[in-house]
Amino acid sequence: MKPKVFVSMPISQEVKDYLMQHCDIKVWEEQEPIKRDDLLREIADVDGLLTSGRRITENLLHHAPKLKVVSNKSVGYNNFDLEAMKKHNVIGTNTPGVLDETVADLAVGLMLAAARRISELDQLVKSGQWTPQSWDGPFLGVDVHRATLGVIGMGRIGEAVAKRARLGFNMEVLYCNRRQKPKAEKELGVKYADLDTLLQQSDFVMLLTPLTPETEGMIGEREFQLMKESAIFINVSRGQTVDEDALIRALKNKEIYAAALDVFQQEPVTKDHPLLQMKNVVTTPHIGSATRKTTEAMAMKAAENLVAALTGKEPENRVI
Ligand SMILES: NC(=O)c1ccc[n+]([C@@H]2O[C@H](COP(=O)([O-])OP(=O)(O)OC[C@H]3O[C@@H](n4cnc5c(N)ncnc54)[C@H](O)[C@@H]3O)[C@@H](O)[C@H]2O)c1
Ligand SMILES: O=C(O)[C@H](O)CO
Repeated sequence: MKPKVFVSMPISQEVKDYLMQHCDIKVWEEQEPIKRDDLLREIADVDGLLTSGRRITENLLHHAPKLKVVSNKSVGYNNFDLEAMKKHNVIGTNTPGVLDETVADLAVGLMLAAARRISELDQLVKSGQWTPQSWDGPFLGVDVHRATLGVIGMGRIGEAVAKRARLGFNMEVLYCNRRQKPKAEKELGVKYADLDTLLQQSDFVMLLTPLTPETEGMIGEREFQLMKESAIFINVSRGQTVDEDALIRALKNKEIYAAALDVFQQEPVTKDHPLLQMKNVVTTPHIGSATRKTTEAMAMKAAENLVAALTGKEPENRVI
């Protein structure tokens, strides 16, 4: 008998066809995310779950006594309660690598948008407020080329961003990471710096670490105070890596110049959130990897990991 699998979000026919060769599948076809109660009901007798970042908690695992594998369609796996999964003997996998270039494109896009005030000025033009001689004063931004970019978390995506910054924009790139990376230094010309030096010297500070107990709230009041008053802060990691109240204060008190955020502490962020009221904050709705081609590659990778684990093979991207 084929293993039973629940897929908690819509997937393409190609990924379904691949999964159906090996598993008996049921797919949540609605665009609206599946509600927790429905998810718990659907996984009651499955062997595998393919999900896009749903929280895997002790409570959820209690509702799925046969569950052997959770395959995440994302590289970040902070949605996994690793202790609980270990206790319940559940394998967890993620989808690294296939999304690096796509996420790096967005990260650079956010940096450009904040520096050149693209969303603010787009709104201005659309609301008929374009005054003559826009290039003489009110619409001025800051240069990205030849500026200094500080990357916190020089992993796969960090390196893809650094490549763009070095080759495309002739930027100086400082990085801070859990370990120094001599190969990246040689090949990309990036320079290692401790966190405080990076914060003090960078024109753009970009956060690209995973969310872990160590990185939770790693950028807070002290870190914003170390940044230049002209600094632009970009977060493409997870909302919880930043103390949002401290970010709001830093922007209000003009301790930094602007911010560009793809991620928030609470997602979706609510309309009345203070960060959304600020002209110098550019936002996107957690769409770093969201292109058609990349989302498809992530889904296929997640499906392959799931099938491998359910058929007794070692999945390529096992994280627990
Ligand atoms: N916004 C999005 O849509 C989106 C898309 C993809 C990934 N992400 C986030 O980006 C993260 C990074 O992805 P990746 O594939 O580059 O991962 P990766 O593991 O290749 O890189 C992460 C890097 O962060 C470093 N790091 C960890 N803790 C650190 C700390 N305390 N200080 C400094 N550096 C630290 C690690 O050494 C590693 O080099 C993901 O975990 C995810 O949270 C977001
Ligand atoms: O970690 C990832 O892959 C992205 O944030 C999508 O969830």
